[in-house]
Amino acid sequence: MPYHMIDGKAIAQQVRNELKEEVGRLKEQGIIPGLRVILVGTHPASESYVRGKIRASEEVGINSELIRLNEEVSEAELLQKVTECNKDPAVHGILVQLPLPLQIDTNKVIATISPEKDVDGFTPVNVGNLIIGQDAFFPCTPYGIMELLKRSDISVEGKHAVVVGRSNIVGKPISFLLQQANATVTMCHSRTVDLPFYTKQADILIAAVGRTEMITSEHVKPGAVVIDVGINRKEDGKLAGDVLFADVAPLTSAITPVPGGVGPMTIAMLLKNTVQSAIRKESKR
Ligand SMILES: Nc1nc2c(c(=O)[nH]1)N[C@@H](CN(C=O)c1ccc(C(=O)N[C@@H](CCC(=O)O)C(=O)O)cc1)CN2
Ligand SMILES: [Mg+2]
Repeated sequence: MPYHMIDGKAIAQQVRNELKEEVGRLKEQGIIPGLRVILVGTHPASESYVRGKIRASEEVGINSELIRLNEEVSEAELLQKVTECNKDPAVHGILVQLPLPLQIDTNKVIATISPEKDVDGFTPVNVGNLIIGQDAFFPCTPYGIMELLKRSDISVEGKHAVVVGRSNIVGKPISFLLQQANATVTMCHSRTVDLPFYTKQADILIAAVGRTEMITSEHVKPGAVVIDVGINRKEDGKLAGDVLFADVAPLTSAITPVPGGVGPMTIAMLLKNTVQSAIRKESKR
């Protein structure tokens, strides 16, 4: 059976096109969604993601601004910046690019972002609301995965989803989103004993461990849907996922590539959250 390659780049473009139209309508009502992206230091990957976020925001008509802080910035200075953005009425979305340097307590910074402007969906309030099924900003990568599945006509209801990886950004939140979509969810991680025993049961396998190409054909049930969240740089400089693509793809019914799968959706859903935040706030005016 030939497999379906899920084209995250194309689907992300679709989402951005829809958002561009929506932002156009908002502008007619005098509403301009505003995003502030805070980058600490000059980590090359973070630089590239942040550039992508600003470029994509501008493409859809969101007013975006990059706030750059020195690698040695103090925690207090960073918290001050976040607080300024919290207070600025032109700002509907705030994100602090991760990872942060060691002198800074990441959890403290995240908790300082106003939940109403937390378009990354990382604050304790949004994480809590996500878990109890209340209105929340969903973290962009898991939200993007759900959107990829939906727009690829892959139903989740009643399926066994196995998530490998328990990070706050991906593993934990995607497990709750899948449960809410009526999947049965199993969580695995780096300490799981006999990983293939679990992953071979997956109708939908989410690989989010951050280990280069560790998911091979021995981990996958024929016909499964495989979503690769890994972004790993190989020694030859090439990008690779957590899934050994050439080995696994022929077994699957559908699979996301790396690059061009989940990654582009992360940015598209950030824009969606920002537009949503503007709509929510301005409808309360
Ligand atoms: N504040 C945040 N920090 C981080 C997040 C996040 O959602 N919020 N996620 C990741 C990084 N990330 C966005 O910030 C991100 C990662 C990857 C991509 C992407 O488009 N990847 C491309 C390949 C890009 C490349 O060539 O390097 C792809 O997979 O096709 C976008 C955003 C950690 N930090
Ligand atoms: Mg992990």
